[in-house]
Amino acid sequence: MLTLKQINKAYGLGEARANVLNDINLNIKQGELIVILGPSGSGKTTLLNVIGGLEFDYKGKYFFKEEEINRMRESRLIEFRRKNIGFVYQGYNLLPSLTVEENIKLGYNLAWDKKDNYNIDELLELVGMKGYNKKYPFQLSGGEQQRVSIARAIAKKPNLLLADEPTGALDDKTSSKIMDLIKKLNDIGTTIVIVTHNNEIAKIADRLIKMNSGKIVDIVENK
Ligand SMILES: Nc1ncnc2c1ncn2[C@@H]1O[C@H](COP(=O)(O)OP(=O)(O)OP(=O)(O)O)[C@@H](O)[C@H]1O
Repeated sequence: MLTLKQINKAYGLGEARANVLNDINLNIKQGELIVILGPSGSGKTTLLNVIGGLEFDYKGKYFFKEEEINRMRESRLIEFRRKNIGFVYQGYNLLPSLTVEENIKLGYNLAWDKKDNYNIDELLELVGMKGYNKKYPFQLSGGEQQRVSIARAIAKKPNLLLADEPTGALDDKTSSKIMDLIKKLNDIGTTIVIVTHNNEIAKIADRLIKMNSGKIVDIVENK
């Protein structure tokens, strides 16, 4: 589905310039569940942002299906993201003044091709939040809010779901339920890349990408 070739990314100017990604080479296949592990500052989020089309100032080649993403200007990157990518973050990022249903509809409205969307009740059932349509985020636990944010991310059936520390703010029990949901989404065909510090999450991955100091230092296949 996607190929990264010799990706290099640096921040800062002059002597303060530091490499954040060093010669990253990676292939991700359709249907894979990939976990990126590594210490703080090792470049995990930056790599996820390259994959998600949020970065445009880097060296190297990035192919997603037939498209050469590294050559795209910002307007085309927006189109690429809308068409292909769903994002989930540690902080849920739900709008507090909107209901669960309205928050999820934002995911539909940002969709590129709206023909093949889930309907709202299907989605809520899929993420284990049936009947919560009219609730507001403040009425939900952290785990429930994360389910809603996952529903919003997958509403448009993205080709790729990216999650940055999706369980970072959750206790162990709630984290493991979110992991079950992510596993279920992968089982129905969603390609997923997760950045995390959580070793438990690593167990459900098809492949573990281990990073350190901006480099991929190991790739482990889980059989
Ligand atoms: N916009 C930016 N400007 C300057 N430096 C940045 C920027 N974004 C990230 N960095 C630096 O790049 C390095 C890698 O950051 P990144 O967020 O990718 O690491 P990470 O592995 O995701 O870390 P964490 O687990 O703490 O989130 C860090 O040293 C960080 O300070």
